[in-house]
Amino acid sequence: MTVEQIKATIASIPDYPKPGITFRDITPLLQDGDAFAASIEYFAERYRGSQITQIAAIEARGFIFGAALAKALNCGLTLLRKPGKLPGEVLSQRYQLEYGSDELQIRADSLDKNDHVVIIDDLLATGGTVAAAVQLIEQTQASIQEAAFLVTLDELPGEQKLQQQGVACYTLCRF
Ligand SMILES: O=P(O)(O)OC[C@H]1O[C@H](OP(=O)(O)OP(=O)(O)O)[C@H](O)[C@@H]1O
Ligand SMILES: Nc1ncnc2[nH]cnc12
Repeated sequence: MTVEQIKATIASIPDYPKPGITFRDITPLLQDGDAFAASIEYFAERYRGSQITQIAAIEARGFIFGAALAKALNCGLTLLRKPGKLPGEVLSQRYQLEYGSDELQIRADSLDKNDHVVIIDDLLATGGTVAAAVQLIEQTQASIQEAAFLVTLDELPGEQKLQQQGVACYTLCRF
């Protein structure tokens, strides 16, 4: 399956969840077994044979792709979660969203300087979410290989924001 065919399974919903926002809906992609499997295989091909120890996945939609990719690569899965979901000592980072603000947390002991991490999320918009993820992972001393997304919204500054943080970016589908 080509990237264009995968992209064609993503729906565009105008004015959701607020007027002026075009929501890129990945649920039809997930319901298409061939498209879901192919998207994971594109990510896996890119990282197979590299020194990655952990896939760091962002709640919630990032977990879907992160879990499947970690399984495909036989490496660990580190969860970046919304507040109040992780036990023990956590590191926290607040961030702005395209439509609101939120906070991400990581377990303080989940990564260390020996880890080589790929961050994964379903979608890059303003870059606020992944910027918070980068800040959290940097605090653990782990190294970040790159951040990977199923979708990047080209009209928003997510890629520039990642570039400013010195983190490379890989995207399957662009809108
Ligand atoms: O680049 P940004 O502007 O930060 O936006 C991208 C983030 O927004 C969405 O998550 P959302 O917070 O809606 O949560 P969900 O995955 O739990 O639906 C998406 O899954 C990304 O994580
Ligand atoms: N336009 C959008 N579509 C889907 N998910 C999003 N997360 C942030 N912006 C989004």
